[in-house]
Amino acid sequence: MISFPNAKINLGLFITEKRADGFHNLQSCFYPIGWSDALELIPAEPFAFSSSGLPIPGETATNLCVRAYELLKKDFALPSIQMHLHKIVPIGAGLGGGSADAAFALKLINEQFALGLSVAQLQDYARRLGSDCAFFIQNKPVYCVEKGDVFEEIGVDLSGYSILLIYPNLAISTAEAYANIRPTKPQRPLRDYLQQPIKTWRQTVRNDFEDSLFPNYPVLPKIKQQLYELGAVYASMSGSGSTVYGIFDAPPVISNQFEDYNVWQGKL
Ligand SMILES: C[C@@](CO)(OP(=O)(O)O)[C@H](O)COP(=O)(O)OP(=O)(O)OC[C@H]1O[C@@H](n2ccc(N)nc2=O)[C@H](O)[C@@H]1O
Ligand SMILES: Nc1ncnc2c1ncn2[C@@H]1O[C@H](COP(=O)(O)OP(=O)(O)O)[C@@H](O)[C@H]1O
Repeated sequence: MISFPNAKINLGLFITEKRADGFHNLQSCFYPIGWSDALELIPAEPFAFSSSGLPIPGETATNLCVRAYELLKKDFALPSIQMHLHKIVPIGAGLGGGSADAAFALKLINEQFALGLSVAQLQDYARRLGSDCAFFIQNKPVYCVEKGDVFEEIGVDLSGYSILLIYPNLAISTAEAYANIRPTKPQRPLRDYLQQPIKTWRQTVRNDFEDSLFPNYPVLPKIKQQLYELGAVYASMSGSGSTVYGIFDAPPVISNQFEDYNVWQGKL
């Protein structure tokens, strides 16, 4: 059985307060995009996990696909499996690629072995693997609050727009990004701004990680400016970085300005 774990972008990201458990409360909108890995699972012995494509840091046992299998194995008598991940989505990029792999592994195992887990149950398992992991169970645009793992409906529909993502080959760890943040209560909830036309977002829909990361990584504001120069209706860093994306009315024509970077272009 094969599936294609896709990345997400954050439309806005307000970090509103530090919680008693050390994590942060946030407001954001997660939006799925087409940049994807490929994950294959077959029932086979002995257990094995392999990967190709982009190198993934860490031991096999720490890979989120393996952790997803181990998590379900605690509760179900699962047969042995072999998994292969072809990694395409950049790592430490603010695109949730690792979380997507974990969520899709949970869904594949649920299907392959007919475990009968509901969406809510799969989301509960996913939350234990990462704050943004539960989003990828349903994989549709949502407004998220608290640790980024509590979802509300939001009628944001960007279908028809084009997107250009630039990953400047710079991995920023999520923990590093949060360590430098000063949480602020917004004047109005992010939801209010996202419900206005996209052309207003440039003034209102901010990613709070930009303030803390842009001064240390000048390549990031430079790319954002280049995206606006190319005609983006809205441009932003995604999540805790370092990918910067632009949303366009029509696919932009790019020459060689991003040739040193990992670039993905597609439809929303
Ligand atoms: C910033 C966001 C926003 O979309 O996405 P990414 O940039 O990773 O895609 C998420 O909050 C990332 O979620 P995720 O990548 O799952 O983070 P986790 O593995 O749960 O946590 C990594 C570390 O980030 C910090 N952390 C994470 C989430 C949160 N709400 N508050 C935090 O302070 C904690 O220090 C934690 O130890
Ligand atoms: N299957 C996987 N793909 C990517 N990263 C993984 C995976 N499994 C574990 N990781 C770990 O997760 C971290 C990056 O997570 P990722 O979701 O790519 O970044 P981000 O949270 O910035 O979107 C890295 O520390 C990496 O070692």
